[in-house]
Amino acid sequence: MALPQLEVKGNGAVKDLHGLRTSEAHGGAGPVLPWMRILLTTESGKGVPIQKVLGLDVHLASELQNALGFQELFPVQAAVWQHSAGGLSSAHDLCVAAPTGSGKTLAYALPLVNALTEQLPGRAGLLRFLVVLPTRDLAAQVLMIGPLTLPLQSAPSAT
Ligand SMILES: Nc1ncnc2c1ncn2[C@@H]1O[C@H](COP(=O)(O)OP(=O)(O)OP(=O)(O)O)[C@@H](O)[C@H]1O
Repeated sequence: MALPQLEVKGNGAVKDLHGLRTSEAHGGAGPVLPWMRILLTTESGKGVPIQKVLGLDVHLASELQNALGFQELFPVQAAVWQHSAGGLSSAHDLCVAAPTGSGKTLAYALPLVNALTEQLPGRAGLLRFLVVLPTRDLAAQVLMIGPLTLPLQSAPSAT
């Protein structure tokens, strides 16, 4: 199964091609800030099996399956993965809206950790990122990605 294909059109419009329903960034209430210029709104669709996720670090794939027990990326996770090229693209920022419990935490955290894995191979102790959240509950959710960072933290230093 391939990653869900999304087509980005014009100024903030994102069109669904494979089961991810989307909307126009300028169609709702409120202003669209510059960093929100691409809006993904996912409501349904099929997941992508972990082993089919292109560009996913093998250690992260293993931790997702063995430590977290996840067998696939949820649709919103697959969409963000594709739009961020697994965290390696700096082409644009993303503004993602998806239902409660749809997996937004991993959607942004997995590309982030994957990118750091690529950028800092074997350099233990240098894994650093900052996640800013508005509530304590949301902050607690981010702790779920802890196992994903363990291989990086314990990796031997390149000297
Ligand atoms: N790929 C996955 N496979 C299986 N379970 C997953 C996957 N991704 C996330 N989950 C689980 O789904 C639940 C919801 O995930 P998460 O809290 O990230 O959703 P959310 O969209 O951020 O929710 P909220 O809107 O409440 O912040 C969590 O229990 C999480 O462990």
